[in-house]
Amino acid sequence: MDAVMPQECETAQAALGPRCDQTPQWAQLRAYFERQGRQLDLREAFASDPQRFAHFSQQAPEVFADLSKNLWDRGSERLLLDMARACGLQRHRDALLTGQAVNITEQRAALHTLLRRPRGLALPGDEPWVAGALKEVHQTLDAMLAFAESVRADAQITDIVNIGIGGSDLGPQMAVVALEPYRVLGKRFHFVSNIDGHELDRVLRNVRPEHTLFIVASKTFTTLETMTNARSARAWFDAQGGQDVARHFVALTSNVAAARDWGVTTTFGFADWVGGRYSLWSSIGLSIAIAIGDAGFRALLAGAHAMDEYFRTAPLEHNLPVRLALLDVWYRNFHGFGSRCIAPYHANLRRLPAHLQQLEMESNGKRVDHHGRALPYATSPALWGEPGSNGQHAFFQLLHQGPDVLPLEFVAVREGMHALAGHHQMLLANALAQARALMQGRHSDCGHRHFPGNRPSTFLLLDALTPASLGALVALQEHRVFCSGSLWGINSFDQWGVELGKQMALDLLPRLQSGDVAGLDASTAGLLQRMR
Ligand SMILES: O=P(O)(O)OC[C@H]1O[C@H](O)[C@H](O)[C@@H](O)[C@@H]1O
Repeated sequence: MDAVMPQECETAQAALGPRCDQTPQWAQLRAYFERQGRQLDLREAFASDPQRFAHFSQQAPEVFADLSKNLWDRGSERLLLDMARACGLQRHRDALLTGQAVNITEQRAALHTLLRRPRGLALPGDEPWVAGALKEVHQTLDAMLAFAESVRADAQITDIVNIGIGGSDLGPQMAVVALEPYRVLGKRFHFVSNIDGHELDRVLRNVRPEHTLFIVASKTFTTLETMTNARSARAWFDAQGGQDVARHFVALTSNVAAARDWGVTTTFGFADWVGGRYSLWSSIGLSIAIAIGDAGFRALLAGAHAMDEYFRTAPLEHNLPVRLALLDVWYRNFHGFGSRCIAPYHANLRRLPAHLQQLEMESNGKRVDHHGRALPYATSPALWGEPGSNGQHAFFQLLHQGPDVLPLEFVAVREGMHALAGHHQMLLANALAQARALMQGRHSDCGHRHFPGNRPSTFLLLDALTPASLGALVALQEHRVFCSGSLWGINSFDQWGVELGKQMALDLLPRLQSGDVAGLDASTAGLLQRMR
């Protein structure tokens, strides 16, 4: 595919620097890794550098981060920083934040940070259209929050059903679950995403039309799963004698015309420069706004904005999203680690791994650079995880004693928000113990009792899980993903990889009825015949 590129594949290149492997630092990093990176021992590193924790830990808005238990040292960090500078990371960051068309395959900006920018705030270098777009953002936000407040005050509405998938589901769901203690009383929240009717059916069996608000959340308003679920919800509503569709169905979309055609009169829009996985800050966040109200939603945005400003202004060497991304590149391309485990030590963050999976893997699961050329190195790790302490009793065995090294990312919260004695301290002690045990290990002459140790982890610590700290935490992860994608020279803002399967599903659907297997491979044909 490298030799002759069809014209429609040509993408205008944003003002970017060289790809990471085209910088002089790439070869230096390779040599450094062979010389002293590969065999770095964390226990020795701490013993020989009393300042290691101070150097590799830092406070960012709302998030304290300890990166010291990772398999790197000041030398590798310095080279990685130099590489980032040589790649033009700062320029690319500024292009992102000021509305340049960084999503070059779709020729548009990725300006989710505008959704959390305070009214009227201009950044140096803003594209000319940005000031107008910010006005519209605030108009929609005000209208969406006023609507959310009216729903909160409406005692008749007891159930909110968000119908959406991918970014129109994961972010809102993660936040509504995370902010449970801040939620309005007397309302239940349901998230229906799967095309599998079992999911919608379970919800419909537990709600009444007159007490339910259905939110149809879809940027494109064409997604098969969402439109199918929305149609079924609407049919159920009518069949149950539901009255006043306008009051019980609302749409969140950038395709407002399609939503109107579908029959929804209340719609809240957002622009096409908001990617699905970055859309929880837009009207897609309506379920969050109903849950935590105007003040709560604005605090969520403010927390994210604080992280945006910090990302924009902090020097690279103290810039947490940048440092996390440097580590991600170091791990993926030099150590060769293929995955990252997310371990939120907070039950309310149980949907965080799912949200981060889409954020990281849909953004950076790419194999070509900005010119469509195949990359000679790996990109996004596979993300996975479960809340601690549950994970300890399931897969931590592999983390401690398996033959592979899998970096772990702890997310812990200093203050609990319940009155049950002792639990929160035990939870924190477990998080600390796991990070320490993974690093320290424990020698035994008896093979199965031996813990090799030297297993890396990052530790993120919030003071409390609030709308603001959640906003900052998620924005931190967004920027980290942007930075690693930037170094890898890929477009983190498209997702062409999800298209092929969608098209094939449309082809196979009628074949399941007709039994026509012409042109199919033998396996698909055989399975299809069994399914009929
Ligand atoms: O919001 P929608 O247009 O319905 O899209 C929902 C989701 O489906 C797509 O296939 C993409 O993979 C996701 O990035 C997107 O968030």
